[in-house]
Amino acid sequence: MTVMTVADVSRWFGNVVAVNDVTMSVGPGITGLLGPNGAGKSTLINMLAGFLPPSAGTVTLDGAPVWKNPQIYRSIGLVPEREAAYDVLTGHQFVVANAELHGLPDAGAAAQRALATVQMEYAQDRKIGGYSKGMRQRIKMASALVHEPSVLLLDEPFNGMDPRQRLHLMELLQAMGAEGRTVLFSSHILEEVERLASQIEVVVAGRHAASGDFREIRRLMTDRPHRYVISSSDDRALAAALIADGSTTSVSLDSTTETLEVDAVEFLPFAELVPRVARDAGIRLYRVSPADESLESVFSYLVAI
Ligand SMILES: Nc1ncnc2c1ncn2[C@@H]1O[C@H](COP(=O)(O)OP(=O)(O)OP(=O)(O)O)[C@@H](O)[C@H]1O
Repeated sequence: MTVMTVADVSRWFGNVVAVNDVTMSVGPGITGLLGPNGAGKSTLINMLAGFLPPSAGTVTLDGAPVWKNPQIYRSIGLVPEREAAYDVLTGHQFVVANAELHGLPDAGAAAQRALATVQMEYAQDRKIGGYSKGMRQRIKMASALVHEPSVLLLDEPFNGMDPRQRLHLMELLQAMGAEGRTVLFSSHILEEVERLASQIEVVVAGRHAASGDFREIRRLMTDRPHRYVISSSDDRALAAALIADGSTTSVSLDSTTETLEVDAVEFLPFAELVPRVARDAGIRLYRVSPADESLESVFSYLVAI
């Protein structure tokens, strides 16, 4: 099992504190590293990949420090955010060059395997300069996978991709996660994180703001109202009964959609309240669903802290 651990890590550039005392660990499966622009995601990923030393704290892979440890680099593949200027090389040459840098005994065969994994064989003899954004992403992925690392780190891999390319990359990452690799990708595109990641790490302004399943994170924030959409056989009567209880802060009736929007103080008491109130008043519930449990709203709550 491959676990990357960041312990009390800070990184500063002059006066700028990019990463501020972060502790987290990332294990097998897919983890989403979520945060707004400038939150410190790239800095964290570069430290995880061994490209950048922490100013304080340690980054380890299965207990071994990552910085200046070439042995460890064999276990890590990095797909950087920026486009490397290798436009004059063909995809095949680029992946072979990376295989050779890793000192693989049969660089050609390793490159071919990696190109097949990302389905880029058809374009491998074309120059990277003529590739689309999605193809560039895939060729970077092939070069990151050429030495079959157990850890794959991707910095904003979905940037600039069209929906078809996104879907393809998602499938690829899902396959990597299912194989038991440790996959960490950063994103500020929340939908991808929500769809892909089993585990989420949130960084805001260099600090580790939250960790875990996003619904759990949402529920932990009990000091903020949770909004639900409810429809029932008698919305007015239900609204009156709900607002009478202390666990509800506001109820509004939308007559066009025939639904109630209800703000609850805490998840658990509210989840218990709704069916009880409906049963007591003889009201049939048609729908009770969270209105704001998308990752986007979780994220905006966390950023507001
Ligand atoms: N080499 C550097 N020199 C100076 N400041 C830097 C350097 N690298 C990062 N920073 C600063 O550190 C902070 C975090 O940057 P980082 O690129 O890690 O964030 P990010 O979350 O990846 O953002 P984005 O999504 O925009 O890439 C920013 O304020 C950035 O300006």
